[in-house]
Amino acid sequence: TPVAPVQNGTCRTTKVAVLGAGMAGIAAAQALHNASISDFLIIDVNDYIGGRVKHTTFGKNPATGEPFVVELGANWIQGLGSPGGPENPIWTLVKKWGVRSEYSNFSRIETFDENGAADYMDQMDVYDKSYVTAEQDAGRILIQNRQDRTMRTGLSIADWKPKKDMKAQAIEWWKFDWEFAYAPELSSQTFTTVAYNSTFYQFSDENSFVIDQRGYNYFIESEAYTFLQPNDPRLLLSKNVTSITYSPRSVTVSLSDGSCVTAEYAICTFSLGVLQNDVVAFDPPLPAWKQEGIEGMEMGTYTKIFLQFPPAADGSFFWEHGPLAGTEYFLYADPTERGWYPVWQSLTPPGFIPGSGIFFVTVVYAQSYIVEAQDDETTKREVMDVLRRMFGEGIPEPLDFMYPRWSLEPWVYGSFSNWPPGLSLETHQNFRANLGRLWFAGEATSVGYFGWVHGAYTEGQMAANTIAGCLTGNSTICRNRASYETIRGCTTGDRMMTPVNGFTVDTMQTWGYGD
Ligand SMILES: Cc1cc2nc3c(=O)[nH]c(=O)nc-3n(C[C@H](O)[C@H](O)[C@H](O)COP(=O)(O)OP(=O)(O)OC[C@H]3O[C@@H](n4cnc5c(N)ncnc54)[C@H](O)[C@@H]3O)c2cc1C
Repeated sequence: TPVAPVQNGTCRTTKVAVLGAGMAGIAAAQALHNASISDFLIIDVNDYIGGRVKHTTFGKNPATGEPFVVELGANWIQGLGSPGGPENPIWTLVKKWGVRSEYSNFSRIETFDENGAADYMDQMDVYDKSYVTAEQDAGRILIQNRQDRTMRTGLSIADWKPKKDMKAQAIEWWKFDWEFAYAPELSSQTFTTVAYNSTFYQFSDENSFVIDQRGYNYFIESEAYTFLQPNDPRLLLSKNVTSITYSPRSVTVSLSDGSCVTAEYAICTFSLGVLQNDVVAFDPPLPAWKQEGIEGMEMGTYTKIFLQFPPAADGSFFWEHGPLAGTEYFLYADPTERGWYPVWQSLTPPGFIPGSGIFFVTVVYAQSYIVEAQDDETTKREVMDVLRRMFGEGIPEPLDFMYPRWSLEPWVYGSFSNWPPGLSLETHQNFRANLGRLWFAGEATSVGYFGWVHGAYTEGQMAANTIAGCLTGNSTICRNRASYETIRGCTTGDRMMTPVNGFTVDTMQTWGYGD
């Protein structure tokens, strides 16, 4: 259903405009529906429900001639739940809709270097031991309101010092970068620990990998259609939001097709990448404290590069031979570059998609920016070179090759957020805070679950529940979120910038160069 064009200054009106039909947007709309608010519109530039929970077709099933479905974005349900304990709400929904997934067994891993198989698994235990110390320290830092530091500092203090040992670096990448899409030196010790604990200790340390050929977003779509009708006029797909005008009384959203929507409230679930890249114009311009919040959090990139290989004469694939049979993960330590095509994943073990011949490798951060900027052929040459180092010259050429460009997609500009060192809770709250009737939700606004689908889900729900409280006149629920005009650090001028602390020069002096 087309949105009415702006005529004589009038826009289509609704009570709540839900901006984005990803996990946060659908969870928000459902919460409104559950609060008996049916007057809402969900607007998304893409033509499907699910946002970053996105799949595509790849390769060809030799048995049927049909392509396989692989997940470009979110793939795991992370931290499932334990009997009697809280359950990850995404796990609950995935089970409800029968989305097929398989438990990831991270101990089915083999390690490699540039000369082939190389056992450096002993480093895993060393890392794990130090990580326990670092996470306990993180708790102390948080509780005692001490200064945050990088996870690198935390790990070093806990005696994990991989330095020039590329095998230890590979282990660290597998343990840390692969989860957060950033290296330890670019991550907050306290808040990455908060996220890790909230997910893997609160729910469980298990992860289930979605292989459903209907796609991971099947559960989001199915959940959406429990409160939407087929062809529901409240779902506006393929609609690009270009500007948002907000005030204490209403929010007006302009779309690129010239139409507009005026709402009593709006929930913006656009990714941190979208907000940081000024894809949407805000009127009035965002206040300084809000910008600090948006720019304070980091948007990471995580790129899965898919290959499909032909089987050998006996039907097996080259990564299944001999002792490698049943291996799920293959870790590569490059001799010179940390994070160079490090984690390889097989989709052929029992329970996944046996016979598919699909093997994929993940890169993050700087390597993601490089591969996403370069052409397929260059990347294919590089990954094949690594595979030959790992498995020998005799391996076949892939039948198919494909990867997405998350960092370049204007509807997301990245993959998921990460908490950098030194970002205080207050600065993050500024990102999360509402601006009058305009609210913000999505994975990146979550303190406990940033980066994950369950973070998007809980944030969407929370924002909508508050707005529902406002619309139904519940003053206990209807509360503005906290924001902070001035963010305070730990170093206070009067107390600490003294000669005894090494401040022999007044760094506030301008020596005549300015005010
Ligand atoms: C490669 C990758 C791997 C991941 N792996 C996992 C994983 O294994 N497990 C896990 O839990 N999480 C994972 N995640 C993270 C997870 O996908 C996200 O946390 C979650 O899906 C975010 O949901 P959201 O609703 O906050 O944002 P989105 O899904 O980004 O939803 C926002 C919506 O807003 C729309 N939009 C943006 N700009 C505009 C505009 N101008 N006009 C109109 N619409 C607009 C977008 O199209 C999008 O649909 C992964 C993500 C990626 C990319």
